[in-house]
Amino acid sequence: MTAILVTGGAGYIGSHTVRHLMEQGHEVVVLDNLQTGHRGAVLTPHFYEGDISDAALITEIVKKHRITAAVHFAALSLVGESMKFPTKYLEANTVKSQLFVHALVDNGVKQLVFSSTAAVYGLPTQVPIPEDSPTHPINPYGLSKLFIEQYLQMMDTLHGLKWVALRYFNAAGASEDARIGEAHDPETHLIPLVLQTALGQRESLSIFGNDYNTPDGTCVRDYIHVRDLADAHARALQALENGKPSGSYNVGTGQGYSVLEIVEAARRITGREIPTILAPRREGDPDVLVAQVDKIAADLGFTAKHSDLETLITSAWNWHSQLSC
Ligand SMILES: NC(=O)c1ccc[n+]([C@@H]2O[C@H](COP(=O)([O-])OP(=O)(O)OC[C@H]3O[C@@H](n4cnc5c(N)ncnc54)[C@H](O)[C@@H]3O)[C@@H](O)[C@H]2O)c1
Ligand SMILES: O=c1ccn([C@@H]2O[C@H](COP(=O)(O)OP(=O)(O)O[C@H]3O[C@H](CO)[C@H](O)[C@H](O)[C@H]3O)[C@@H](O)[C@H]2O)c(=O)[nH]1
Repeated sequence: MTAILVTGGAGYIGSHTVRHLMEQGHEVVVLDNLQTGHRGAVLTPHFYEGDISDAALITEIVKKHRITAAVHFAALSLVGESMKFPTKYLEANTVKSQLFVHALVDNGVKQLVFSSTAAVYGLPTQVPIPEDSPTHPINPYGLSKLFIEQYLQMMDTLHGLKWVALRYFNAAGASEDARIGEAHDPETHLIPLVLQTALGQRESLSIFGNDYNTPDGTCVRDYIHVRDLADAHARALQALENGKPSGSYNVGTGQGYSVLEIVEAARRITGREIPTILAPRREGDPDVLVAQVDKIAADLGFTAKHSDLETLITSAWNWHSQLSC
């Protein structure tokens, strides 16, 4: 039996994707160094604790499990931290990913799905953002991912590596059974912070700026459920298996919500007070990031099915409230 290698499978999006691929009947092997991931979130028995830059370990895993394709989530992904420590991000995400891709190609693995990000676009010139928009990242995190997208294209030319880069917009939500959810420490993402405030674990939620060029002045984002993200990865793997060409795709819903709309929806769904305070703008936040989603619908048959605000916030709330029991 052949298997799929998932790096970062102990992390938030990775663990949901591992579960989905296993439900589809794939054998899944996880490689994760647990620097931000959780051993308990790894739902396959095939787990290796190690680093993506360890070529000897990749060779061992590929041979032992007859790996034919990989999904590469492992990365550092805090935009703010990347502004302070750019070298750390380029080393962790770009240099190490490059070593990982080489180890795959050296061992004959020619199909790869890569976690990219809406941060590759920087300040968008057009919203909803199509994939052929200019890519001018405004933070080292976005740059570290864009380098790898370009490197993958080079590896296609040189070695016939077929790849799909999925440019996620804002990942959110938890599994339907509340088994796995977003467990980052420190947490910086809006929806978990809103829900921790609803639970009384934080005194208030800071709203980073209300003078953006949006209807209510707060930033607008395109929130996509992790279950939908998992589906997008499975479709990307299938497309590669079917011989589709390499390329980059947005993964979003095409619908944006402001920070205030998220807070209001969370108040309604949780029935809790969620105190907010106005705080200064956070460096590097564009006004609006919303995906154009036609390309992924046409090529991969993907549309988001679980990303309406109700499902998204309810699933995250069920997971967060269970943790606090
Ligand atoms: N969360 C979002 O909204 C979002 C948006 C766009 C893109 N992304 C990208 O999606 C991917 C997953 O994000 P996430 O939110 O699940 O992050 P996460 O931190 O929960 O998961 C990342 C996982 O990778 C592991 N890891 C990191 N460096 C490693 C290394 N060198 N070797 C082995 N394992 C390593 C971590 O231990 C962790 O389990 C990342 O590449 C991130 O940049 C996330
Ligand atoms: O306490 C908070 C936290 C966030 N926000 C606001 O909420 C919005 C969403 O912020 P998140 O931190 O949840 O998400 P980002 O849009 O900053 O980041 C996401 O999208 C980026 C692409 O632009 C990267 O891919 C990144 O990894 C991914 O988490 C932003 O306008 C932010 O300013 C607040 O007002 N208060």
